[in-house]
Amino acid sequence: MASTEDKSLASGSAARLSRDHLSLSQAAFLLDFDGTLVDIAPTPEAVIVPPGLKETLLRLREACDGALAVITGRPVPQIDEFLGDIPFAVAGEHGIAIRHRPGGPVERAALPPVPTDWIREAQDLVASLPGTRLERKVGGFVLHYRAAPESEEVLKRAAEAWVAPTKGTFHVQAAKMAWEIRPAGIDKGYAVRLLMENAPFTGRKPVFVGDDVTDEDGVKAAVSLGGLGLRIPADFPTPASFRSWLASLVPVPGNTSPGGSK
Ligand SMILES: O=P(O)(O)OC[C@H]1O[C@H](O[C@H]2O[C@H](CO)[C@@H](O)[C@H](O)[C@H]2O)[C@H](O)[C@@H](O)[C@@H]1O
Repeated sequence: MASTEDKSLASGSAARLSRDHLSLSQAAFLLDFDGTLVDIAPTPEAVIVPPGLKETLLRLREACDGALAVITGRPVPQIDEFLGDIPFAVAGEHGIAIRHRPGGPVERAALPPVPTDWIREAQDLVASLPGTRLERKVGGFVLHYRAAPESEEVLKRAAEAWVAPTKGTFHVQAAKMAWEIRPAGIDKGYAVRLLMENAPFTGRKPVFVGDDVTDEDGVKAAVSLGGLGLRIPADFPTPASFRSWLASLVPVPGNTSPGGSK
């Protein structure tokens, strides 16, 4: 997968990336969740796992000897709620919390806690801005404005005012209709590299797929490890087209319909 041809595929359309290009027995899949495996929804809780996705992921995990991980900004337990034990590993909170194997412990990076006065102020702020909301995580928090786009700037200014005095210990991450405040130093590229050091991922070629700014670190890490970094919408126009591609990699035996999934 590190051939010249594959490097060109990493930046081009993924339509050509068929089973022939990807040797599943040598690949490890490291997949973003929101906006990649599932469509973006009005709120984090409203996300729907589409019919057939779990079955596709199960077949994929089997085809690559377990080397299937979800790398997400969400906390690990939320991925468990959506996908159960289908991913072999889950990296949550952009890599701050990683569970390397089913039933294993969630290992958390040692990072400074978010100051409690920021949380208090964030609660007051979202209470004063209808349509905005605060999402708490162990390692940080998110200010969502999908239902109140007019509040984008005021939320950004507040977030930047909190982190500025920390001189880089914390940073503000642009997300989809949201600002995320979290400690610096850990990103999805770190998660890709760490997961790839352990079985069943180690020795395989990482295939990372994501849709957001925070996924760029994962894309770069996968390419630097000799694998593929693919993006929505550059390589797949929509999460649905990405899901169809995944299904085409692991067709249901006997099913000849496009994508091969029932
Ligand atoms: O790394 P990801 O798996 O892509 O997660 C990124 C963030 O996703 C969630 O927020 C985003 O998706 C929501 C549901 O579609 C949407 O309503 C929201 O506007 C988006 O920002 C999640 O809430 C965050 O914790 C994740 O960091």
